[in-house]
Amino acid sequence: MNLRFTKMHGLGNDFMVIDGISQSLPENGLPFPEDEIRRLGSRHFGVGFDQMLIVQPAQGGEADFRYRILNADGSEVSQCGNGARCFARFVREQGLTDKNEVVVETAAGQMTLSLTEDDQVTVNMGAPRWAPQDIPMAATEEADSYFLVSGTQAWEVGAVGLGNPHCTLLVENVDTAPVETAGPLLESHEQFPERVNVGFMQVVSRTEVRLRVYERGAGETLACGSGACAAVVIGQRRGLLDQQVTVHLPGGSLQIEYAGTGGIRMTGPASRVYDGTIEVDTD
Ligand SMILES: N[C@H](CCC[C@H](N)C(=O)O)C(=O)O
Repeated sequence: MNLRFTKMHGLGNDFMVIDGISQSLPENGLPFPEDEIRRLGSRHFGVGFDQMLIVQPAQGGEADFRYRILNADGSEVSQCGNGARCFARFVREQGLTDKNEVVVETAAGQMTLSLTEDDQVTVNMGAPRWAPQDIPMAATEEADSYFLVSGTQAWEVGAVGLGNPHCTLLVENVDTAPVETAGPLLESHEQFPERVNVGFMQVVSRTEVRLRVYERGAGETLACGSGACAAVVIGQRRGLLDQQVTVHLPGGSLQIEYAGTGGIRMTGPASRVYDGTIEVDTD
């Protein structure tokens, strides 16, 4: 089939956004076979993306849309913060809604996305989930930090669920953090039954951090919205950060706000790059 898509990014975390409302997608569970998703995600053989985002009609309740998220390795996940900002801009600009505030449902629950005047988007990412079974993580009880051992190495991490699993390490300097080595080791660590997104956080002050993220199913990305939220609440839990924190990622900065109750609020840009069409294999 010939598929229309829009390439977008949130601070360089890039997405292939597909309108599954105005164009009919195969209904075989996933819109395309996993190997076709991986081809489309390839920066040499396809469109190239960190995640594919699919806009679908809501399945009931007060949500306006359903939001499906597929990593570049073809795995389907339930949360994507930078993607949510792009989603909000996409449905508005596609004319799929005339609202500036939309509710989207994912497999992990609902989120509220708000387009602001200064062309930014604020996402209520929901409350952090600390219980191991909600991360998910194979720990016996909730803790401020966990020691993960792999071979002769051990890392102290915070871990939290945001609809997707995150662990965050504190480092002196993100520029020299062992992202390429510890990232893949921790991403597939046995303590995380569904794998995990791995953040490397340098605390600059109580209101400012630097962060790099090795994402589950995508590798290191230029930005990770849910990873920024995870790093802030893990830093707050350690007593290191205030309620409002600027998170500096390689692709740019996000504003994260969490007052200890309710949802974590993330604000940042959403950019449209180009519209395209591509022939896809749906068998
Ligand atoms: N880039 C996304 C995170 C994608 C998470 C995905 N890698 C996973 O497996 O959970 C974000 O901005 O939140």
